[in-house]
Amino acid sequence: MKPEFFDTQKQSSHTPRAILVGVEAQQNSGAPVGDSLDELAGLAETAHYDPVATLTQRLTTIHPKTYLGSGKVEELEQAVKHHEAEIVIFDETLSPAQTRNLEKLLKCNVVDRPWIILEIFSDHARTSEAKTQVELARLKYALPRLTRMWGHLSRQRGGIGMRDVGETQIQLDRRMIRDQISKLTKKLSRIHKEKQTQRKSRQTAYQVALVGYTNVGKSTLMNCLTGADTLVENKLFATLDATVRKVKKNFPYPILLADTVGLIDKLPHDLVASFKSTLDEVRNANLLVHVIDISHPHYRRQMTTAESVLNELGVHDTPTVRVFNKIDQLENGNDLEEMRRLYPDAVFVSCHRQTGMAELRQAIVDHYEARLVPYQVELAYTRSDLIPEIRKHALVVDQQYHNNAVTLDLRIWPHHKARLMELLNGYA
Ligand SMILES: Nc1nc2c(ncn2[C@@H]2O[C@H](COP(=O)(O)OP(=O)(O)OP(=O)(O)O)[C@@H](O)[C@H]2O)c(=O)[nH]1
Ligand SMILES: [Mg+2]
Repeated sequence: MKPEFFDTQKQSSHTPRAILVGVEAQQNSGAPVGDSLDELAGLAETAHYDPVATLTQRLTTIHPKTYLGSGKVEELEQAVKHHEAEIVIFDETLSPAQTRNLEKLLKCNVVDRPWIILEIFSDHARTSEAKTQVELARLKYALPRLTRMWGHLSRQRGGIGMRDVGETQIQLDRRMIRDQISKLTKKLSRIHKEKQTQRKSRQTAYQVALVGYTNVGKSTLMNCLTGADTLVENKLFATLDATVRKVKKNFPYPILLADTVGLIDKLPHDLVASFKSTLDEVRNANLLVHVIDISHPHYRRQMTTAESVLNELGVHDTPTVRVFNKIDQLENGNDLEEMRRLYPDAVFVSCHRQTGMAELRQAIVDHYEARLVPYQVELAYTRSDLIPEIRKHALVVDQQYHNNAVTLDLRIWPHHKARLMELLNGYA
């Protein structure tokens, strides 16, 4: 028997009416609650809910049992009735106990932002790795919340509302979920081993990772730079897998370019961690290209959120190029000039109009060349025919002929030294 929890695709075309709840905590240093709720509404729609109302509360302390104060819970209950809502979506992470208590009081399903993100991930996962990762994250999230999940997920079979599930049944399901977690964990570690082997073979190349908030245009930029056909969609979390491509065209040296999963505010840490492959691409990158959507009203916050997630990943030492995309959306030419003044090191592009691409390629090449190390090679004069071959592996900054030899002053990518030595020995 397979519990319906594993049924990740929603089978009903029904779009449940949802009430969104945001909290403005005093110590909240993040987004103003209104902005965050706008984003939550976008997430809810992407996850196929219909946000019909929002409710906010200013809170100095969080109520341990119900998150909100009792007056606000009553107000919420009225709103649920009034709007005939089937689900309440909190912008903050709720504990399993808070969720359970709120469901009892509100008599409808209660979920939080991480769950909505998980639903979207689950809808968008395509590869076996992404599917396994999302499923694992969903199961881990659901385990302590099993009673609710049963009710909540019953809508996936077309039914809505709470369902009475006996304690014994829950015990059984818990065990099944635990078994499934351990099965998926093993499967994932096999996939990761294969990936690791692939990654090792790429280690000598210069690796560039495209990173940034969701929907800023990372995949579009990947396509612009590589001529490839990665999925681009105007939706949140279109990309869940790291795609890596070797790019030679228009670059003096081949580079490896990786597209990665988008980042978002209040993304639960363990969810980030579950996207191991995509994050490995970020961790192993020699250069990060941080893409920002200049046309988004909250681009600054999106930029700082992405930077803080990257910091948490421990990649703050990796050189980074900031790329402001979608400049075609700026109505006023002065705005662009102002931005250039504010961010003199950034590159401004429009993937749609293909502007700024040469500048971006140059920025990538400049970063690469800045990391080359000096290296000297001496060749017999008769072997100067090797110089064009050497140029494929290194930058020749000077060549001096003397007696019967030629000395080349090179700048070389450290990993390429061994390959160059092999080449020269092969001709020795
Ligand atoms: N106006 C405009 N829209 C753009 C530009 N580049 C990308 N877009 C649009 O932005 C939306 C998101 O693009 P994606 O490339 O899927 O964004 P992403 O960063 O890969 O998104 P996720 O994979 O969801 O994190 C799509 O509708 C693109 O057509 C641009 O230069 N100008
Ligand atoms: Mg993408």
